[in-house]
Order: sequence, then C-alpha cells, then structure tokens
Amino acid sequence: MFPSKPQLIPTCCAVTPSPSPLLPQDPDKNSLQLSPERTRDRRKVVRIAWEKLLRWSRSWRSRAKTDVLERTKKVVVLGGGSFGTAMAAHIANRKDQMEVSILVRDPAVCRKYFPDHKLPENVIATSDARTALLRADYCLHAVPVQFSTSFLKEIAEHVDPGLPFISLSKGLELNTLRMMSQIIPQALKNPRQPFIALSGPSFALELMNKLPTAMVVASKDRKLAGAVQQLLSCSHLRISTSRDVTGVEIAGALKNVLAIAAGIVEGMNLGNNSMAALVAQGCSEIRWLATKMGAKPATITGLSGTGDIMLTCFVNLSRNKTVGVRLGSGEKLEDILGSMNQVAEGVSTAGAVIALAQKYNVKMPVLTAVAQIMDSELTPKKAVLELMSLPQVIQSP
Ligand SMILES: NC(=O)c1ccc[n+]([C@@H]2O[C@H](COP(=O)([O-])OP(=O)(O)OC[C@H]3O[C@@H](n4cnc5c(N)ncnc54)[C@H](O)[C@@H]3O)[C@@H](O)[C@H]2O)c1
Ligand SMILES: O=P(O)(O)OC[C@H](O)CO
Repeated sequence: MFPSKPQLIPTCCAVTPSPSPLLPQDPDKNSLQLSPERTRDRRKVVRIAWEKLLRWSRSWRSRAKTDVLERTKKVVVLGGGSFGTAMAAHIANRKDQMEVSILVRDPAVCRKYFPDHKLPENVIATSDARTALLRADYCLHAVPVQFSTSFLKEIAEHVDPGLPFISLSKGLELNTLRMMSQIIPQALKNPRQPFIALSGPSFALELMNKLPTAMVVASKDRKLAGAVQQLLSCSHLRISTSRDVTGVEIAGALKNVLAIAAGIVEGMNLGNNSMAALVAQGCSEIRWLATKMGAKPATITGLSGTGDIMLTCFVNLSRNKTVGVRLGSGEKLEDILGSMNQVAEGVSTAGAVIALAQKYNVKMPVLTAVAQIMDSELTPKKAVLELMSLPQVIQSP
C-alpha cells in the first residue's frame, strides 16, 4: 500500500516509486506511515520483545548473589588521585559497615580532587601502609603506571600474598613494556598474587556523580572476576567479566595514546572527516598489535576497547585528549605537562608502544607519529603531512 499522506521528501529529490530494482519494491518497508492494523501488529511485536527482555532480567536479578558484599569488611585503595578517590567512594557507598582505606602520600590530598563532593564517612585516608593494608579483603591499585613498581616495592612487606589486586591503572611501563598484570606480581615478588584488571569507559567525575557507567573486570580466575563483579556492580555501574586480561589491559593502555592523536586533530581544526579517519585507523592499529599479543578481537571491539576509545577520543574531559588539543593548538609539551596536576598516561605509554610494535612486527603509523611528537622529533603539522602521504591502501575484497 502507498501511504495516504504525502511523505516528507524535498521536492528537488522526490521520486516516483517505480519497479526499478534500485528502488524499494515494497513501499511499506520504507514508509513511516503504516496502516493502523500493521502499526498495531508492529507495536505488539516490540512490546513482546521488551517484556521478554524484562522477564529475563528479573529472573537473573532474583538469582543474583550478594554474599561477596556481605563478606567484605575492608577494601584498601592505593593512590588517592581522582580515580582512586572515585572508586573508594563508590565502594564505600555499597555498604556503610565497610571500611575503605585510601593509602596516600598526603591524607589531605584526596579531598582536593572532588572539592564539591562529600566523601562517605567510611572512607579513611592514611599514609600508613601497614594500617591501610591490614586485614583488607580487596585492594584497588590506582597509582599511575610509571610510579607503580617503586610504590609497590615500598609497601610489599605489608601485602598479604592472597590479597586480590584490582588494577585501575591504564598504561605500559616505559622501559620494560610491562602491563599492570606483570608489574604487580613482579614488584611484590609474588607470581601468584591474585590479579584483576578493571577497565572501560569511565571518567572519575561521572562515577562520582553516580551517572550510569559500564566497565569490564578481567581475570584468568573466573571465580575471582565474578566476586569483583558482585563487589562493584550496582544500579548505576554495570560490570561484565572477561578472561582476556591481555586484551583489556592493552586496549586500556593504547587508547590513551590514540586520544592524544584525536586531541591534536581537534586542536589543529582538521575537521570531522579527519577525526573519524584517524580514530578508525587508530582502532585498527590497536587491534593489529593486541591480537598479535594474544588478545581476542572481540575484546578490542568491545566495551574496554572501542567503548573506551570513543569516550577518550571524543570527550574533552579526557586528560590525554586535552594534552593533544593543546599540542595541536601550538603549545609545547613541557608547558602542558608542567601545568597539569593529573596524569595523562598516554604520554609515557606512547614510547612503550613503538617498542612493542617493533617486537611484534606491526605497522602503527598513527601511534608512532604520537610517539615522535612526544619525543619532540616531529611537529603535529609535519605528522599530518607525513600520514596523508603514506601509500594509498588497497583494500582486499
Ligand atoms: N581519572 C579517571 O577518570 C580514570 C579513569 C579510569 C582509569 N584511570 C587510571 O587510573 C590511574 C590513576 O589515575 P588518576 O586519574 O587517579 O590520576 P591522578 O593524576 O588524579 O592521581 C594520581 C595519584 O597517584 C599519586 N602518585 C603519583 N606519583 C606517585 C608515587 N610516586 N607514589 C605514590 N603515589 C603517587 C598522586 O599523588 C595521585 O594521588 C591512571 O592509570 C589512569 O589512567 C583514571
Ligand atoms: O582522562 P583520561 O584521558 O586519563 O581518561 C580517563 C579514563 O581512562 C576514561 O575511561
């Protein structure tokens, strides 16, 4: 049936339906106007699908376990920067009787990150490692990657060998190319220290404001990942589990380098076409390297990969993107870093990425260009010219 009302097609491009194979054969398929009967049927199908989804969700919720939260009495957070503080507040809000200790160099420091937010009463900041770690059930590690080894070596004597470490840090150690799953057990001299990576698109401020967020916990130990999922998930934080620790960690580290590139494109006013092309190319480079390192492609295209890339590359709350924007608008790297009081992990991770790319024999033009800019070997303008002059790609069919 043709619609009875005229369609909203501009006259300059209006077409008369014809039997041409290039044009729609069934006008109803492409029309916004359906007969009342078909509208009713269509709505019924949608309603049934939605109700089915709700029933499935309710049945899962009714079986959801809460024993981990009930059992957990104390959580320690290492590093009282913005994310450590936000996660400490999140966990403390899960249960009033839980003690959440933040280990900081200066106990006054964690109040500075969110001056407009009152921290829950059960969050305690201390600079005493022994007290902070004593009888903790879980440990959240939120110290920037480059300082993690020295920090952990200093506190190692107070760490229980069975204490699960949930790493929030996203980056690669510059000289060793190690990820947090390697840094933590090696610094603590305990290869069996239980390890979980927590990653995904999550700005500390939005978590602090209890805005809906989704993240991934990755661990080789399925049971442990499930326990951490229980500990963290609530009505505004969805947590999925994964066994692909390499994929989750490498994507979380490399998206910070790509975000610097995205910032440069914005700072140079290169336009939306450039931005989309750059981020798409960056996603491919991350996938090429990550899969050679053993990551699953689905992890890279999922929440902690593409999800976090979208957040960090497209949103100006990102510290890494901000570094790029300022570089692209002509500021010097040392001036930018000197004026920041928070970490942009992509700056040091960029150097490590290139060594990894060489080790795994992967070409990464965009991420290599960022590393060259970080080393002041290349200007953003020259980088754009060089990237645009790379050989034209022949796509395989
Ligand atoms: N902020 C976010 O939105 C966010 C979200 C997800 C993941 N992360 C990751 O979390 C990690 C921490 O980031 P952040 O945002 O909390 O950083 P931040 O810059 O806000 O704070 C860093 C903290 O580390 C401490 N620190 C610095 N050097 C130290 C040292 N040598 N020894 C001990 N402590 C030291 C600082 O005092 C500060 O408390 C990073 O790897 C980051 O990529 C951050
Ligand atoms: O502010 P950034 O660039 O460190 O990004 C923060 C988080 O990693 C976003 O998921």
